[in-house]
Amino acid sequence: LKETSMGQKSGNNEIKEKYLGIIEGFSAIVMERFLKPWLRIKWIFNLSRLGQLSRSYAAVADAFYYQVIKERRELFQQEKEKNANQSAFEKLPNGGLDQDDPIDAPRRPAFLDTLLKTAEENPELTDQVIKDEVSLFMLAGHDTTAFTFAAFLYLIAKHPEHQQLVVDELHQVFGDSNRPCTSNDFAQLKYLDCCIKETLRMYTNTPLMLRSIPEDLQAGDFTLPKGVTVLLNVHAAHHNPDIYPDPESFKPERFLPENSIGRHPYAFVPFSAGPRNCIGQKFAMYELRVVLANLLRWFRFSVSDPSAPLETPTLLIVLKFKNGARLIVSRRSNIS
Ligand code: HEM
Repeated sequence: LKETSMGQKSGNNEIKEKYLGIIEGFSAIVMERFLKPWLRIKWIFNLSRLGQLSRSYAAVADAFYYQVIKERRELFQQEKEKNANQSAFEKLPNGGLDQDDPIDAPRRPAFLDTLLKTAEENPELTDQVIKDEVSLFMLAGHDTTAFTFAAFLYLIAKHPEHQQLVVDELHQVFGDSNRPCTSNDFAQLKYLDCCIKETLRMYTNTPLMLRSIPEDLQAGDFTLPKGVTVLLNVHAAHHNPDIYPDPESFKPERFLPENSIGRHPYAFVPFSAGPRNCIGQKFAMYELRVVLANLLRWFRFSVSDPSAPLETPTLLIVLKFKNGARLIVSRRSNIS
């Protein structure tokens, strides 16, 4: 939570710690309800200990979100008064990005600023609606990306030969230059992209998705009746040996264009597909490419025992390494 896509730096560590603990607690409650069907009956859940806990978590989390909104609105107002002649929207500090941010994209207002600005003219966009959007984005955007970073670095540390291929590619693009990675470099970072995709395939961090069926649906020999909820096992699709031979092995070259010919577009859906797919997909891929390119240019990642079996993450709505991924990080003297 260093800085959120809300543009707001949340400085109070104590609140942050508490908030992070709550998110973990909430996720555990959702998983428990998932496994214990009787807890899905609202009144039973509300009377249960978990229901009580869930309400107290919600109160603390909401207080955190409202604080983020309040601080940003105050800044928004201050800027507006300062720049009375210009649009406050354009004048917000770097649109929520740091001055030294290497990203070359045009400065855009942070998401929260867009909501606050819209709310000025649309009273139906109440603080509660804004709070719900803020919470959705913070929840959907943080653990998913954080886990993918950890999983990528872990896999690349376990497979030094692939790490070297990424580093060779980075060397070709950047040479000995210090300049930061930007989106203009993406087209040339093909192997890095393959490794990110292979990470998302192996450690699909949203492995299960739910969909309700609004009308009878024919699926092969089965008719799924209207009104049921289906569970989509994306993890299984990403580990189907007919599509991905030797699925438990890290083989980024599967995603080279020449090896992807004929693969069904829905055979790889880490961000889901269709109208409710991940709204942050482009942002997440952007973030992953820039940060990982910069990390691998300067640091080498390894594990103490490369032959140890792969870590199995736990499912807390999204995947997590229970005890983190333990890596050895050393500085590269130069890129070679
Ligand atoms: C590696 C990173 C990410 C992965 C793998 C990922 C994956 C997903 C998936 C699979 C869904 C659909 C869930 C479903 O259909 O039930 C989803 C939804 C969503 N994601 Fe992401 N996500 C990532 C990063 C982000 C980021 C960075 C943001 C925001 C900045 C974000 C915002 C959202 C939102 C708001 C939704 C809900 C969209 C809706 O319901 O219409 N995600 N994400």
